Amino acid sequence: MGITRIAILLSGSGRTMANISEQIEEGRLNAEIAAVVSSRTACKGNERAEKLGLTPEIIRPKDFADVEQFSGKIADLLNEKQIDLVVQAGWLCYWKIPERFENRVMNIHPALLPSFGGKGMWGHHVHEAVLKRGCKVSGCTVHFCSNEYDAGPIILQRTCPAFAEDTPESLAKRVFEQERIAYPEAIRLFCEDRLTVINGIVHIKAASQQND
Ligand SMILES: Nc1nc2c(c(=O)[nH]1)N[C@@H](CN(C=O)c1ccc(C(=O)N[C@@H](CCC(=O)O)C(=O)O)cc1)CN2
Ligand SMILES: NCC(=O)N[C@@H]1O[C@H](COP(=O)([O-])[O-])[C@@H](O)[C@H]1O
Repeated sequence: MGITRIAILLSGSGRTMANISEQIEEGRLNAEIAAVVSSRTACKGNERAEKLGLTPEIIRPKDFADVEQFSGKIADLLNEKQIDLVVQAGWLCYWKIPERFENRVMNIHPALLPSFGGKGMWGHHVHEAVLKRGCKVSGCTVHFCSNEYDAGPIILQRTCPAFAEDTPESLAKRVFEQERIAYPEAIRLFCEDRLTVINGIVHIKAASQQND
């Protein structure tokens, strides 16, 4: 496989994008960030993108009549930029994923799906819910996106402890350490063509089986 052309979708502070960009710069991912889409006119993620020499395309749901038109605008950009993989990096908007991008859109969720996912479950809301339930373990999930929030095929998960004494902030910090490892690993598997989805289950080829 050649260099994978990635589109980053973001709505927040852009740490996830920065982590992926670092991995590319260090030669650990055979990929390039070919487009950045932001759902906010002003956010730290936009500033981070500019610093990396990338110009974010602002695409906001409220500028479109409905979710179809909003999603269509994103799809047009992905086609125009010849994107191979879409990486949702703290992207907080629902969009309809075009058929061509089935199993080509990844998301990272800051909990162990299928628990603590769905509408309203993002950022600190997730960690608050995990602590309220008294979970002793949390972590992150990288999954392919379907057209149902947080319900697509799971690629990989990493765990960390959760403590009764945690605040949402202290837990978020521990989970994010795992996100920093998990997301590049999932993207690497995609770039190496080692992910296959059969009946909604992701199968990971061993490195030695790559050309089977
Ligand atoms: N087609 C898909 N779109 C999106 C998916 C997906 O799986 N399929 N995942 C979400 C990401 N997500 C968590 O991983 C998530 C993000 C945001 C929300 C949410 O409730 N958002 C609020 C708006 C928040 C804001 O703009 O400040 C809302 O919709 O009311 C839930 C889950 C991204 N898209
Ligand atoms: N449901 C999606 C969600 O909650 N995503 C979470 O938002 C943070 C993004 O940080 P960033 O904006 O600094 O990259 C990450 O913790 C990510 O898991």
